[in-house]
Amino acid sequence: YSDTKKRKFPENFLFGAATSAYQVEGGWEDDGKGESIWDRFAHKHPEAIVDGRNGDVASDSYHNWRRDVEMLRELGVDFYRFSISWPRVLPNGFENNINENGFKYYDDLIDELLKHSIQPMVTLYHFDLPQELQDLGGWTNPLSVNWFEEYARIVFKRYAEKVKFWITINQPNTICVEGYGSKAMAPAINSIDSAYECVKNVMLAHAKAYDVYKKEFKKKHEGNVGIAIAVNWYDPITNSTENAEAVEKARAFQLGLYLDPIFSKEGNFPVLVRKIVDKKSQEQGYSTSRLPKLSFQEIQLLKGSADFLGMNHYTTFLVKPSQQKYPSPSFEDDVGVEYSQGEQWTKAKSSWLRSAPYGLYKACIYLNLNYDYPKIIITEHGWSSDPGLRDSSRVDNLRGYFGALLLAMEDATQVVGYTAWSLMDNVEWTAGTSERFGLYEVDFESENKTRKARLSALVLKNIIETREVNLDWKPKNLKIHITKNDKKNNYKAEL
Ligand SMILES: CCCCCCCCCCCCC/C=C/[C@@H](O)[C@@H](N)CO[C@@H]1O[C@H](CO)[C@@H](O)[C@H](O)[C@H]1O
Repeated sequence: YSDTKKRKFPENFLFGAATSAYQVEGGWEDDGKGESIWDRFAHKHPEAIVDGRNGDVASDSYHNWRRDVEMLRELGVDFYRFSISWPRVLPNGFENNINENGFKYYDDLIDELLKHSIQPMVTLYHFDLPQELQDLGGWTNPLSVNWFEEYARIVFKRYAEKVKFWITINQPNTICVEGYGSKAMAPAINSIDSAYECVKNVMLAHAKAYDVYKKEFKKKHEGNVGIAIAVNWYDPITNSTENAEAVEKARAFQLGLYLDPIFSKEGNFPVLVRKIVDKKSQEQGYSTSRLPKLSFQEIQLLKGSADFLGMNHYTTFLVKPSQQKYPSPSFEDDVGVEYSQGEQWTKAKSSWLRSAPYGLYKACIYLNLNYDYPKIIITEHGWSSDPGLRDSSRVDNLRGYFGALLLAMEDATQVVGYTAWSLMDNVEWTAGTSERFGLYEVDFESENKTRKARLSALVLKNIIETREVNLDWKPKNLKIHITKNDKKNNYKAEL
């Protein structure tokens, strides 16, 4: 990707931008919305949110959705990935209590998108479980699989006619390892046993929803259903045997645990993960493994349960065996590795984020070789910065990763679309608004949460229009306008 060959995105390649409900909507208790686990967590632990700005108002997309669609038109994207807030539409999580007022928000948003030929790509679950379901154990309750299935069916029924791209669940690893295995994300349960229960249930919930769509909606509506998985790249810090073994474990626990059940030939959780957790559980005095087993039927249900892989890719980690003793039992202890990042890689605002475009290329090749060239949509990639419109670090990051992506596509990776995270600045979970991910800056102090295009928005627009990455291109100023784009009329939902 650092050679001088000019590569172009094909005309049918889809570009989009993404957000999620809790991070942008606000209106946390408007019009009958129920409480989510993030509402509860942020209200109970305000000290956990870096700058105190939580999702109560966020970017106020609940009121600013028309402006959001205008921004998407300015960018010239083909699709908008957003999530539906489960507690906004089913306030207590269950199918017997549907909040029509909540649905109205998404009716309007979807209609406005379609009016302007922008395809909605809907995520059913992006971290904001109804609190009432959490009170019943949340994702550790095996019934959560049925709760999600019922919720998914209701949403499919309502929007199957209009929505052709669906993502069931965003980042099971974040939901389970960070939300149940640590205190980093809501519901902050901090128990490794519950984290693995969560992994099993979340994966099955995805597979059930996929199955519902396939059996009840696919024939008539011909949409595509996938799952978004965090596929950052893991490389050995040096090429020693110990580091090679360490990286194999990191990949098995961070990637394989979520990819293998759906995309591998054998199905099931990776053998290496099962072996390690089974053995450690025994040593720790458990009578059964902390990693729940999948039955034959469950393995079959999961296998192949995605029309595409939603790849969320941000960065690369360098891996070596852990030099320290982690608390036991814990996820860190199970994996037994340490992570770092290249000192020379440009640093973003987020502590975990550095720019290493080669990692995207390698991750793609890894997916091709291990999962037989799956259809991929990059469902998230982005960069965090300080506030400010001249975000040259985001521009460099975007161009660098596009270079790597184009090379991966030349080398047969089946990537059909790219989604920028994020359309606009939003609540970055516990980081509040201290880390800005937006192509558009949001003035959180202003009453209307005014949005302004950053330099990166103009650069992305130019790439979408020209289909190529021109490192020398600069806009005359930061004004952005809607350009008529007839190409979008040729849009096809088939992958
Ligand atoms: C100085 C050395 C640093 C080493 C760092 C330690 C490494 C620990 C390894 C695991 C840490 C994982 C951190 C990565 C997380 C991202 O994959 C994750 N945040 C992506 O989530 C999506 O990203 C958006 C931006 O964070 C977020 O807003 C969106 O909602 C998520 O879907």
